[in-house]
Amino acid sequence: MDWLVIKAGTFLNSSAAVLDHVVQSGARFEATLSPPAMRVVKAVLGNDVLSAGFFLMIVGSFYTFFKDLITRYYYEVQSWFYVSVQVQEGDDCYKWLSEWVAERPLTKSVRHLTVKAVWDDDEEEQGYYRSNNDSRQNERPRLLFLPGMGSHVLYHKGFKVNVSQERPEQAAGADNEQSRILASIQKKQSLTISTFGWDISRLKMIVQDAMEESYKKKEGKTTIYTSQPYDSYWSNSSTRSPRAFHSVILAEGLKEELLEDISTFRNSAHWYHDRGVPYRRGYLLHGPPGTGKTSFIVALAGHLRMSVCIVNLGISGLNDQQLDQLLNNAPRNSILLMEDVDAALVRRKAGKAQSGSNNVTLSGILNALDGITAQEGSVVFMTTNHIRKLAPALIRPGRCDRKLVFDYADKHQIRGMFLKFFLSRSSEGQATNEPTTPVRFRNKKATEKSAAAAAADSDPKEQARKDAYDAKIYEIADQICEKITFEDSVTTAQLQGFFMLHRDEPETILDKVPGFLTELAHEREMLTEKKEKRRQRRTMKKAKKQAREKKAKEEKAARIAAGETVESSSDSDSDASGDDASDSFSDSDSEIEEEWMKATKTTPNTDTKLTNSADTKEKVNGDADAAPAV
Ligand SMILES: Nc1ncnc2c1ncn2[C@@H]1O[C@H](COP(=O)(O)OP(=O)(O)OP(=O)(O)O)[C@@H](O)[C@H]1O
Repeated sequence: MDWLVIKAGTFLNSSAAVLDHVVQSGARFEATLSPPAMRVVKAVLGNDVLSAGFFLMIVGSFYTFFKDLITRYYYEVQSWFYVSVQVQEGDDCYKWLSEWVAERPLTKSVRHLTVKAVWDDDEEEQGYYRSNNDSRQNERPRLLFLPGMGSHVLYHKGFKVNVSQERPEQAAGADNEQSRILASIQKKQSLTISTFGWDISRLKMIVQDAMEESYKKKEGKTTIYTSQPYDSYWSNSSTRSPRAFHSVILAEGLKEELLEDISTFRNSAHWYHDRGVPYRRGYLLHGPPGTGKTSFIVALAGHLRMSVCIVNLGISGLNDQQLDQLLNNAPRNSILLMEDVDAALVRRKAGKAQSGSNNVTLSGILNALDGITAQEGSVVFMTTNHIRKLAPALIRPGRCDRKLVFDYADKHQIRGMFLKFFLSRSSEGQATNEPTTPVRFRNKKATEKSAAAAAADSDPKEQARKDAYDAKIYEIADQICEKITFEDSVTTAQLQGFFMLHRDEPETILDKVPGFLTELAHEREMLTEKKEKRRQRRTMKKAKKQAREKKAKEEKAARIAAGETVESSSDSDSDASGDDASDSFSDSDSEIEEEWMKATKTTPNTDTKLTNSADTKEKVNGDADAAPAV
């Protein structure tokens, strides 16, 4: 009480002193004013409207002054009592902590939210189940509400945790490519977690818990990382059930040998270090679209319990620096997959990509590949449909240690694909009525159904029925292999489509084969026609250009002969350069082809062993770009 009285007394004393000071200052201020100035002040104070305005102005100034003061010192004062940890987007910790925040129940303090629709078990690859499963119509995503930008409070293990999410203002004037890229780097969000007191062990525990929770969720799953245009970090990730390794059907022995190769590599760190060889391994998978290149890599990652980081070099908004950062900052234990490597290089040849712009260049890709130093034991896969368009430098040993062709389906694959879709038991010996149904589709009904199937399986009668059915399926498989051959140039994806279409009627499938092959042949014919037209258009354009140049040269020569002064740059020159980009496709193709032929003659590690080389040959069909046997 005494303390309160003393404080009140002190407050009154100091207030009186301040007022006295103000009065004295007022008197001094009045004395300094000249008589006309004094008359203006008195006129203002004598006018109700003007003095009210004057008063509001003073109040406004005080308000702004104190607001600034409070905001400036609030965080400083708060920081005396709190400990905090800050993470930035792009770092693994950021992902763990944002997931951790999202999992905590929201408190009343959270008023601004962001919402995400989450499908709990993403299995894109198994789309064929999705389309035929009626119950999926009723499926809904889980709505995940997250605290939005700003500060929020949540509780963890009984103590209060402050969460603050911030995104810096984007740099103004981001009107060109460079500044847009710069702005995208600067606009990284940050997340700050703070707790009351000076004990940092709680913060450490939160980060540790967040990390453990994140790893636990990914256990037994395959995480696929991708990046957004203009981002130099792996901004997107999705976790899905691993694709069964046996569900990808490749040429005989190819899958097993590749698996062995990677496993040996992953166990050879010492061998590489002892010999001073960079510890990384590169693979190029090439062949027509739909032969299982991507599916194999995803299944392989699942099998080896690795993640996959996919970078599409063809997308706009990715330049050399970003590619370099992406490759160097790939999450540990992941396979780097560069899809369609030829796409970026065609652009380069067309003269559209320059270093520093929003496209990658060949030298950018080479530097990025050579510079992967952050991750020891990197496994890099490149895929392409057009190996002839790749520069030899890209696929030389050291950058690309194995080149494997994923060709049209051979006998082994046709049989394997058919059995995969129609056998009542998978090669693993499980019942396959709903064989590879991933966990996400195993809703209550499906689980009951598979339990019923398991019960039926133990019934001898049912067993005998299945045996008879499977024997029939093996028979049909042999006949299918007579009807569809490697020479028909059918991809495994096309076989998948065909078998799926008739999956309830395996016995009628043999009759449908001729129609299927005719349809494919027709499709190829149309493609060849289109390609031929394109080629003709290019030839015509080139001929026109050459004629124009010839004419211009002749005119120039005539003018010189007539004694006229001729300027060095002519219209036709600029015309020619204008056409260059479009023409360079045909020029560059043959140029690259030549380079490639040279390279295959001299490259010792060109991989012929693992390809179905007995079957592989150059095809005269619609896809003139189909990869040659390597
Ligand atoms: N060898 C295969 N075994 C099993 N499924 C396959 C195989 N090849 C293709 N498929 C199926 O076909 C579809 C497309 O395959 P995928 O994307 O892996 O082909 P790709 O060779 O990577 O094609 P692209 O060159 O166009 O990227 C997938 O649904 C996949 O399940």
